[in-house]
Amino acid sequence: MAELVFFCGTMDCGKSTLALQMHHNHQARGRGGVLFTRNDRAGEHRLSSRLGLSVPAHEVTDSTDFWDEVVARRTEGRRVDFLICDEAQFYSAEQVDQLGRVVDELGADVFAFGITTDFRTRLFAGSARLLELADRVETLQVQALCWCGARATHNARTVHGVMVVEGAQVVVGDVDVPDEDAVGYEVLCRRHHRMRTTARTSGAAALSPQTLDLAAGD
Ligand SMILES: Nc1ncnc2c1ncn2[C@@H]1O[C@H](COP(=O)(O)OP(=O)(O)O)[C@@H](O)[C@H]1O
Ligand SMILES: Cc1cn([C@H]2C[C@H](O)[C@@H](COP(=O)(O)O)O2)c(=O)[nH]c1=O
Repeated sequence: MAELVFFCGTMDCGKSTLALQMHHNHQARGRGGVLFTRNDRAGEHRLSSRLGLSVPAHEVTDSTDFWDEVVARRTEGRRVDFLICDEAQFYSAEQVDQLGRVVDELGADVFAFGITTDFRTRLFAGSARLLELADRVETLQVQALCWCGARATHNARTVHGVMVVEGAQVVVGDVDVPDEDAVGYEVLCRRHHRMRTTARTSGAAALSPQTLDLAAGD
């Protein structure tokens, strides 16, 4: 039975690596797959992993219709047994509905990969719909870590290492950016996301708010 599976986690936890591995493993067993992504850091029509692999992929745009994509290929006699859908947080809710229909009515597996929440801890539209519709939601096992060593659960946007909470929801970017690159991202545990404490600002904050919290009995 075909499945819609959503593999999720913070930025930098290995989602694109897993997407490429799954594509490789299924293709190696003779299954036909199609790679889709949207706004990959490596540029349009690429699906890239920080482990170094970058492959051609179909770029999802506002006008992409996944039902039409699969039907068109099958009409030409090409196998479509599964879809790999990276950066799925950027897909529209309607496109995720199409993915569900591809699974149910065309019998193709859909393996979607993405972050659930943005830099303000709000769900992306594509991720929200995937959480609502997926047969399975898998949280990646390789844990990204906050600077404090705790499991990172949230994505922070930074400007010169300082967390910001205003701005457009979509700004393509990376973690561990050099300081001269103003906008970057950092994964944090919830506590440090709430306190807006990044690696850069942690030294300054360590002595004051936490000490005050304890004294207040919070
Ligand atoms: N130099 C490296 N050596 C080993 N592993 C690395 C290295 N650089 C990145 N990684 C691994 O790659 C992961 C990021 O993979 P990637 O697929 O790009 O993440 P995502 O798609 O979730 O943002 C990191 O969590 C880390 O485990
Ligand atoms: C938190 C957050 C992230 N983004 C962007 C930044 C990256 O280009 C991607 C995530 O890619 P990854 O492979 O999971 O590292 O999403 C964004 O546009 N808005 C945000 O709030």
